[in-house]
Order: sequence, then structure tokens, then C-alpha cells
Amino acid sequence: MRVGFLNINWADVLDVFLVSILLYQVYILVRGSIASRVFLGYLFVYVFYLVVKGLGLGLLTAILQYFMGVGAVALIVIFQQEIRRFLLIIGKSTVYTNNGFLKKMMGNSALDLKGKNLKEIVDASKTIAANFTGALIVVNKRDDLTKFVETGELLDARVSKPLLVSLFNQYSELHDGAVVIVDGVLKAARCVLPVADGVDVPSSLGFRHRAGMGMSEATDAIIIVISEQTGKISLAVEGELHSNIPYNELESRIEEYLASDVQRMRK
Ligand SMILES: Nc1ncnc2c1ncn2[C@@H]1O[C@H](COP(=O)(O)OP(=O)(O)OP(=O)(O)O)[C@@H](O)[C@H]1O
Repeated sequence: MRVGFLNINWADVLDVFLVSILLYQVYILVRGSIASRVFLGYLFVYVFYLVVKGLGLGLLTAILQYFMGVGAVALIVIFQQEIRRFLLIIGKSTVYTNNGFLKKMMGNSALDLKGKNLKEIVDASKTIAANFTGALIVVNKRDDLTKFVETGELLDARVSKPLLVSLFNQYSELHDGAVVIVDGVLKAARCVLPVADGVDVPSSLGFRHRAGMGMSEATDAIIIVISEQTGKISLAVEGELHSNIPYNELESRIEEYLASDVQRMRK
């Protein structure tokens, strides 16, 4: 097909379409952050480079080319968080979640809720919340949580309500940080979780809630966050915080998420 002086074929249309999607995703990731200004600056230099090259200004082209090369490495360093998030989103929302065969190959244990001791976890959460005690409880789905378990005090204990309630008691030496539960086994307490720091995180949120969100961004685990100040229970899933979950919905919401293939939790 000919448009004016341009010769366009289907591959060009597909190319432009894919680049638009890619640029849009990059824009969504960096929107509002300092990184977005760096990204725009780099884009501007690149367009300038193309113009200079088109005009045949050899020396300036060579200087800009060198600058762009060094800049590309700098971009990887500056955008490491965004790149990590981007790859996580791709990894989680495409191949693994949509491909039944891969899911079977990688194990389906998260869909089997037997042995997860959810009742104990839910009962403990309600008691902790009613006492206005802060808590952070990570319950695994499919992802391996070993590297987070290793940041805390290893326990390897069977999950029970009394154990959870006493761990988060303010006089317990292990009450700080998060408890990580893997397939019904309380692997460790006082674990350190990654803190969410994106633009979507409301500035009013404290660090317990940010750590819950950060962990749900980095893995497919569900995180129960109990506020010491308000006694409210929130659930963090896929980087989103679902606040003030009613007691009577807590178990079903957790079960629904852990048992299903869907990434999102109902509002
Ligand atoms: N990165 C982290 N990993 C694990 N636990 C954390 C992390 N950051 C904070 N916490 C826990 O959160 C507690 C501090 O909570 P903070 O009051 O700042 O948060 P909050 O979201 O306002 O919660 P609350 O509503 O209970 O006050 C710490 O004492 C610690 O137990």
C-alpha cells in the first residue's frame, strides 16, 4: 500500500502497533515518577539524534550515538524497579496463568486448599484484629517464598490460632515484621517484606500496609494486614490493597483467591 511518498505493508502496521503498546506500557509504569522525566529526556535526545543523523551531521551524530550508548546502561540502572515490575507483570499475567500445561508442569498445589489450615489463620486474624494488635500474615499460593522466609526467624511449625495470636502479641520477641505460611506450615516469623513505593500507593498508608502491598506485587501470595491503629483487616493481592474486609467475608475471600486461577480478587 502507498500513502503519499511512504510505502507501507502489513508488517509496518503490526510493527507500529506493537511499539505503541510497548511505549504505552512503559508510560503506565513510569507515570508520575521521577523516572518518567528521565524517560522523556532520553526520548527527546533520541529524536534529536534521528534528526541530526537524517541531516548528515557526522560529528554530532557520533557524539550523540556515544551518549545514547552510555545512556542505555544508565537507563537500566535508573529503571531497575520499573523493569522488574514490568517483567513480573508479563511473567504472571501471560504464560503461567493462561497456560494449563505449564501450570501442571510447575505444580498445582496452591489450588488444593486442604492442609492450608485457613480456618486457623482466619480465626487468629479475627482475634488479633479484635484486640487491636498489628499483624502481617503471608499465605502462599504458587510462588516460592523461600527468600522471604530466610529474612526471618525460622520456625517450621504447624499453623494454629493460639500460635499466631501469641506471636503477634506485643510482648512477643517475634511480633515485629511478617509471618510467612507455606502450605499450612508457619515457616518463619519476623520476616522482612519488600515495601511498595509506586505512585499508586496512597501516601497516607503506613509501612505495614505498604509491606503487604509490596509482597503481593512481588509474588502471588495473599497477605493479611491487620492494623494496630484501627483493628481493620485488609487483604493485599496482586499489588492491590482491599481494605476493611468484613469478618464474615474473610475466609471466603481468601479461599476464593487461593483456589482460583484468576489473578484479581473481587472488590
Ligand atoms: N518491610 C516490612 N516487612 C515486614 N514488616 C514490616 C515492614 N515494614 C513495617 N513492618 C511492620 O509494620 C510495623 C509498623 O507499622 P506502621 O505503623 O508503620 O504501619 P501502618 O501501615 O500504619 O500499620 P498500623 O495501622 O498497624 O499502624 C513495624 O513495627 C513492623 O512490624
